Amino acid sequence: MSSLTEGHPPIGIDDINDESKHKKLNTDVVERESGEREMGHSIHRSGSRPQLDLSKAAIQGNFEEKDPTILLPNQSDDISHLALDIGGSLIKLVYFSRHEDRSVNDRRKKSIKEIFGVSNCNRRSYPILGGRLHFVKFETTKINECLDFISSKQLHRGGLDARHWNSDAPDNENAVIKATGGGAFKFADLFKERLGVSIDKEDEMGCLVSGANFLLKAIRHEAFTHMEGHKEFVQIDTNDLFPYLLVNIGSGVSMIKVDGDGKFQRVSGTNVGGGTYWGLGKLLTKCKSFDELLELSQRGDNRTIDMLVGDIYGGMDYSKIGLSASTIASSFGKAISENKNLEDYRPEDISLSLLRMISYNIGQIAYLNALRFGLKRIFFGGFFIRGHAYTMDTISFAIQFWSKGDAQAMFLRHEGFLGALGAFMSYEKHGLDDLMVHHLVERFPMGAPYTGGKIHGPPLGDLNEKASGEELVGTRSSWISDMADSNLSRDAWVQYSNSSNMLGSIHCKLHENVHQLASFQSVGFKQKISWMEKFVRKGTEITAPVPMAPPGTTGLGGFEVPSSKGDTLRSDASNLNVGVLHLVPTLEVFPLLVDPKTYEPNTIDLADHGELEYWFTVLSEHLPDLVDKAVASEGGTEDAKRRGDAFARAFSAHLARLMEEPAAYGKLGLANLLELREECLREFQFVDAYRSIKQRENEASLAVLPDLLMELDSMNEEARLLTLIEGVLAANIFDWGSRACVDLYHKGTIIEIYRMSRNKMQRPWRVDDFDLFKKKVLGSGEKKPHPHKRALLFVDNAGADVVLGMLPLARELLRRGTEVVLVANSLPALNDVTAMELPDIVAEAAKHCDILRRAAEAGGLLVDVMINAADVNKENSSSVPLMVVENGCGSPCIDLRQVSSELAAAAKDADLVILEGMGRSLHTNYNAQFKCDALKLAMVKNQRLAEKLIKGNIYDCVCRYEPASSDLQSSSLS
Ligand SMILES: CC(C)(COP(=O)(O)O)[C@@H](O)C(=O)NCCC(=O)O
Ligand SMILES: [Mn+2]
Repeated sequence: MSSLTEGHPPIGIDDINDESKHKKLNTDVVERESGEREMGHSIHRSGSRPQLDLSKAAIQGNFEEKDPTILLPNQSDDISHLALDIGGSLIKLVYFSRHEDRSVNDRRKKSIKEIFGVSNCNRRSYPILGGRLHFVKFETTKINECLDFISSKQLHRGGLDARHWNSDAPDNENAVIKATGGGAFKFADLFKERLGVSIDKEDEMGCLVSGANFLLKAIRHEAFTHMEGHKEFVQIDTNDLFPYLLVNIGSGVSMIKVDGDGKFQRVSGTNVGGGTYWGLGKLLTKCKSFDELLELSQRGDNRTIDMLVGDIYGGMDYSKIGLSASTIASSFGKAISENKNLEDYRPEDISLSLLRMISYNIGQIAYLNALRFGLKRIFFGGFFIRGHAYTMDTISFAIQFWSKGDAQAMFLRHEGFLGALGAFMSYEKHGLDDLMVHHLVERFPMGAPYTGGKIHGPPLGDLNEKASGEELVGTRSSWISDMADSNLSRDAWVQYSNSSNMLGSIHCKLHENVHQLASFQSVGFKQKISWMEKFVRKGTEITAPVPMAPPGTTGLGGFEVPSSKGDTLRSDASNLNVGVLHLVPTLEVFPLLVDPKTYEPNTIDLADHGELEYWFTVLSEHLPDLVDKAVASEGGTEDAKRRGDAFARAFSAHLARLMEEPAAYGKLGLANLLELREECLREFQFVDAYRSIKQRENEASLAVLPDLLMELDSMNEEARLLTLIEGVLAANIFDWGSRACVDLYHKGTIIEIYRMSRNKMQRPWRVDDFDLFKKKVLGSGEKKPHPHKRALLFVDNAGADVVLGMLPLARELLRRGTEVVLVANSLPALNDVTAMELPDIVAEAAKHCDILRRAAEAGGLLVDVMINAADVNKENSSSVPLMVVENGCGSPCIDLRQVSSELAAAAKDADLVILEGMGRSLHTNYNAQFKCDALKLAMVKNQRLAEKLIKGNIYDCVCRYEPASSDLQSSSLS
């Protein structure tokens, strides 16, 4: 039993055993978290994103300049993009940056829009603007650095990033920034003086509430429980959110009953709060900081000072009223009877006793208020909590104790930013009220120093610092503080240093870089360096031995924590857990999911530590090869090598961080890890690591395609369908993400491997629903079924996989009268084919095949030979079209809760979904249920997954067919 019981809350409430007074408090479905996803890169998501009004755009100044200023005279949106919460200790900033739109004039997209009637992607057709919400903190004592930061990014100028887009925009004399917190009053003059802006003060409590409402409605895994060091995300049904109790523990405590947006009432509070803990703690322990006091408590034993029930009852429980011997009867009560002075007590014990006294008291009052108003949920936030695992555990324990397990305390990942977010929400035109969960994707960039840490530091030169690749270096002191503030812990780096076998060589290279870069450091302010260099240098510097618990900080480990309190307690979690929120208003939920609410994309649960360790090892081992490919894809230049090293460090550090705390970035599944890797590559400007491999394999496969089509055409339809499915499964072997497959590629040419793989296709496959699928497509006996109206084929890898596998299958469906939509990635991921690449591949294939040619023309894919997609559609009205849509993803897996609007539009008339490949049909979506017929096809290229998922072996195949639920009903009736 947890030793937390040693710290049972005090007795003293009469109705402690009165069950009737304990309403059941529910938390909704509790799950372990999954990460979020996004399309961080503007390039390919651009088309499905609102656009700036570029009409009459003109370059200003020197055309030769690298990033010249562009004037957008017709850009009229007035998006306010900075709000502040200025507290006594920390300043919290929330700011919005707009995506730079780099949409290419993609003709495929035009025809898709015409065919599916997808609204023209004009930004004004969406209620909100695509962009990013950034969360940044500064210490209030360093307010000048905060002002520098705002000024360098021109965040106070409102509207667009004026400096970047419209440097001619006059400084707005009447500019106003929304702010809350005491500092909004205290520093108003300073803001006016330094930035020329007025502060519009917003009510603190109102801000807290609207911040919390926004987060709980818009972010999937925002709320979590925290018990004995274990974090679990709670899925809140947004339709059933209100009413709830928000307990804000600052210096004092406010308890707010929230009934809706803008509807709230402070129902209670207590003057015994965070200030009491810190104030009394300071007097009693001589601690210098709040964090130090908390740290002490983690090593404390409150039994030396608290009077327990057992102390009164001779070590016995007081079982008659249900109190165990370990329950605290009286906080600090032992001090009365013992003949000791303050110095005779350990500061650690005093701190723990105090923490428990105050947390339990708050927990008790909160719970009683929840009972009083019949509230189902209690969320805790405020400075006192700020992500400290140990504090959360203590509060959770109190709530559990008082509610007898009926209620659970819940916490919010962004709780430190409630006020700032609320202030942001108070601008009139933000449009965030319309935001839905599927519009938001959270990313955890590595190179950007301002991503939610306890940040202060040098000003960056540009909102798009990474895109433009340059930033200003601040003073040496701020540089050093910045170093400690990336969204990675130092320990994560140290773990990486100790664990990675690549590290030796990387270190050497990095040390060379550091010497080269040393001059930057001495040059100091205003020297321009790239953020990447800074990152590389940062990574290197912190591989030097660092103390496990640097003095004066909360530290990340190295404490002797009583085992009963859980040994994975982190006291600084929230500082590292807040990423950048990408607002992508064009994302939609895939309309063919039976139940989006219960849909869980990940098949593998990384909450299982064994799984976590296995997949982390697989990904770490794959890293050297991936770095080689990535560097080669950028021409093997010195710059590419340096970026490759930095990428390896960054990704390994993410892994180390997640190994330490799997839920650090939200709920974690394998899909999230695989996507994180792709995102990390993009962050280090590797656009397409497998580009040349994909090209080579496409060419080789296209060369043999005519022979394959001839072979297929010589078969009867039954044999042909089987051969086609075999072909898809066999060609799925071309997967550069699988260690085993990559080893195979050294042993033969593409075509040799493909032939070998096809020859091995023996039924029954490990999962084999082929006969069912065949019956649906070909019918049985005389009865010929209606063809499917439209099939969505989620394609996987480039090369043989798509050319010799999925395209011939598409051709068969087209020939049977089914419209085919090839659904491909928006962004490159491993060797997956992208939606941008597919039209060329189809055009090449169409040269050898009339069916494909006519269908591709009808689908607007052979754009070179047509003038207007609508005309072509009329001409080819006899042909069913073959189309290509992007899925909105840049990962080997797919989360169907967030797909592109063109895919969602294409899905509306679809009655067949075919998911291909391990990533899309096994790692994710293996258990997904669709409203229409669904076929999941993959070769399992990993021994462990084969054993776990299908009780088989590596290279076994899956052909899983699930008819639409209505079909299931009719067949069971017949
Ligand atoms: C990354 C992948 C999901 C890609 O598979 P695909 O979707 O292309 O079939 C798969 O190769 C994978 O799970 N690889 C990691 C495991 C391994 O190397 O065995
Ligand atoms: Mn793939």
